[in-house]
Amino acid sequence: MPLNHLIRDGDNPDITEERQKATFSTEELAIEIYGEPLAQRRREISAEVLKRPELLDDCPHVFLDRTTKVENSMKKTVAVMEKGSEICDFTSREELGHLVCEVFGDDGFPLSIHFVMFLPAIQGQADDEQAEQWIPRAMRLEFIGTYAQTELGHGTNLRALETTATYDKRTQEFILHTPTVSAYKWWPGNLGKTANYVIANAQLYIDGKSHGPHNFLVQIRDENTHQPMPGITVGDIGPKFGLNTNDNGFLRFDHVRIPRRNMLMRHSKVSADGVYSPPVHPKLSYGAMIFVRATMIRMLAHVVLKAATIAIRYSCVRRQGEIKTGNGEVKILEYQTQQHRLFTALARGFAYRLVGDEVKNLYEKIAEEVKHGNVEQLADLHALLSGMKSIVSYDSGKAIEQCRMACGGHGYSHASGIPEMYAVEIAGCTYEGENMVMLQQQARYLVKGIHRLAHGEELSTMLQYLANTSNNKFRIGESGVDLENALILALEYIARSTIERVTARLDSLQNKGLSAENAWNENAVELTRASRTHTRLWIARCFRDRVHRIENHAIRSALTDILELFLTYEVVDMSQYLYQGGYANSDQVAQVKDAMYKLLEKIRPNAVSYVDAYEVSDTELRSVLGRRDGNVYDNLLKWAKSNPLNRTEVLPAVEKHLMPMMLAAKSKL
Ligand SMILES: CCCCC/C=C\C/C=C\C/C=C\C/C=C\C/C=C\CCCCC(=O)SCCNC(=O)CCNC(=O)[C@H](O)C(C)(C)COP(=O)(O)OP(=O)(O)OC[C@H]1O[C@@H](n2cnc3c(N)ncnc32)[C@H](O)[C@@H]1OP(=O)(O)O
Ligand SMILES: Cc1cc2nc3c(=O)[nH]c(=O)nc-3n(C[C@H](O)[C@H](O)[C@H](O)COP(=O)(O)OP(=O)(O)OC[C@H]3O[C@@H](n4cnc5c(N)ncnc54)[C@H](O)[C@@H]3O)c2cc1C
Repeated sequence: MPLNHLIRDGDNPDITEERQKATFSTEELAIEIYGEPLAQRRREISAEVLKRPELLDDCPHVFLDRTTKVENSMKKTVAVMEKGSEICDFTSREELGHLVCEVFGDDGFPLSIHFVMFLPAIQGQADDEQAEQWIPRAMRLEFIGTYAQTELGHGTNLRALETTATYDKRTQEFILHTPTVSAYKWWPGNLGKTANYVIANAQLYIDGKSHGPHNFLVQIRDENTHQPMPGITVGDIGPKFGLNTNDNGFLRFDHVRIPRRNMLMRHSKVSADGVYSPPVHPKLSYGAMIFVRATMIRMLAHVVLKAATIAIRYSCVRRQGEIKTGNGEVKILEYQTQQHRLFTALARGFAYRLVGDEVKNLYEKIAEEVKHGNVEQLADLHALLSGMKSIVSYDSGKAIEQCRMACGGHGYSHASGIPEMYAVEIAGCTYEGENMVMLQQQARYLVKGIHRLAHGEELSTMLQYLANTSNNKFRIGESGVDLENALILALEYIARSTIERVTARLDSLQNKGLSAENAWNENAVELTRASRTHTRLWIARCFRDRVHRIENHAIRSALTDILELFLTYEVVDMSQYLYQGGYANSDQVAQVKDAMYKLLEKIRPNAVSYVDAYEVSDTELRSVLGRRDGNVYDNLLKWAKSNPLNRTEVLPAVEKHLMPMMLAAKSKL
């Protein structure tokens, strides 16, 4: 029997029974996911956090108003900064990231954009002298920064941003100005009440000539009093769908002067006498966005795996209905519909998490090259990340919502933890580039790929499958072709045929005289579909390669089941494309579905162990339904009783309003 280190006394017997059925060691799978030292360090950090009340919530934060949420997160930030280095290695992003998740959960915290965008923007875009001046102070948290790019009137179309930075040669300063209401900066995280510095994206003007958007470091609040600096208007934009612990803000500059050296000058430069030197690539000032797009894949996958943890554990302690009359109520996870909802969410979560590691590594490699002036792979990276952020944010959102619904009524309660997870995760469809826009960024690259192929030019590795025209018939069930290969080839066909079809349509419309822009807009929906199919293929191949590299036999076998479920689900989801061009027939698609249903059965005994192995502590999960011990009902009752509305038997508002009304109604009798 494999070691399952999560079996403990006092747990709900229904969940203990699940853990006893595991065919692999959860500890070994955790090591495969996180790596040997980190898996252990995560557990140690979680245990340390539990010992320190100053890092824990006094009550579920969903019971609190926004002001209290923000205050609590600020208080805990100070505790983390004071004592955090005793708990984790502050130089390790992974350890620090885990500590942040434990202490703050998903809903935001005062330093999120400081660490996720402000610092990376300086690291990537400041020249060496500027980096030396700003990074150590920012790391010591002498000040808190954010990234102020989006405006009230424009978020997507960066070329239309209205904030100006006009160079004044006489004083060697830039003058930051917000010329209209629509030019107010709007949305930057932690801008509302926390940050005292921003990286502001503004149109650079020298001698009346515009040079496009550039990044400038601007102090917006006094370092001692925290009062807005002269010429600055700043505040919080108000409650949102989620992320309400984060003070997203607005900002206006009224002719604010900053020194020339506050423009980030690694790539573009302005000399003292006002001579502009352009960057080696026009989009290098977008570097912080590229960083977040690369990083957010794992963040989003993490949320899916948390939601799957909750819903799968709960589905093993919730009994409702009978499959065979008279045999007693079953765990709801026995229903095939439940397995289909939850195991496919689990498979997407694992796929995105492991592929997210690969994306991060690729990003780091290319970012290093870019830092040294080599921008050869930037277009490939931009296209890949544009597709990845879109597919992963959207499909993760769907998976999380399925997890929530799979918990029935209790999934709708904040006690499940899933509504907040959904609200936070789904923001990823919007931030860092609205999905429809980003899918079209990638589509440009795909269309170019087809044109290059037609001209006999070389294709990047990512696009080489476009040349494989001999892959024109579904080979599922053929001897010598295993399921995985047949499915990957099917995904290649889906992507290739979709991209070819939309490119042919674009070309034909243009040949008939339509402008390139109008032809594009007439095909925009199909272009986003092409982009989707290409990205899903890329994820599938990357996930397959990752699983094939696993050396531990039991773990490779466990993740192969997840991989195959992922592949069958993706193919079934896009099966309509297989019929186009006669690649597959309905019997073959039925074979894929059968394989998928068999995989659900195969995965069922290990379901709890897969999510246990992902090792999210109860502190981080913040979910009554997803508790590791499975003791849900008693704790749901406790949770409801602790709700502030229950502090008094008779609510003062009832006394004040409803009672007089009812008494008056009675007195009229
Ligand atoms: C206590 C201790 C703490 C420790 C902390 C440690 C860890 C932290 C852990 C956890 C964090 C916890 C919580 C955080 C939680 C949630 C929040 C997280 C993050 C939220 C941040 C959100 C921030 C933002 O949203 S910032 C704003 C983002 N804005 C956008 O993305 C705008 C989108 N628009 C664009 O990108 C562009 O305008 C565009 C749509 C791409 C068009 O650009 P344009 O200039 O018009 O270019 P055009 O279309 O003409 O294309 C020309 C050409 O350029 C190519 N191109 C475009 N962009 C790029 C690029 N970036 N790189 C390279 N090339 C690019 C394009 O493809 C074209 O090429 P070609 O001509 O076709 O060849
Ligand atoms: C939670 C959250 C945190 C954020 N944090 C920050 C931050 O820290 N700093 C910051 O600067 N910004 C931040 N933002 C702003 C965010 O980056 C923008 O909201 C995002 O880039 C989308 O831009 P938009 O709001 O202008 O949407 P719009 O562009 O107005 O989109 C509205 C609709 O128009 C469509 N559309 C727009 N242009 C096109 C096009 N060319 N082709 C086809 N369709 C199009 C979109 O697809 C969408 O359906 C944040 C936003 C959120 C929600």
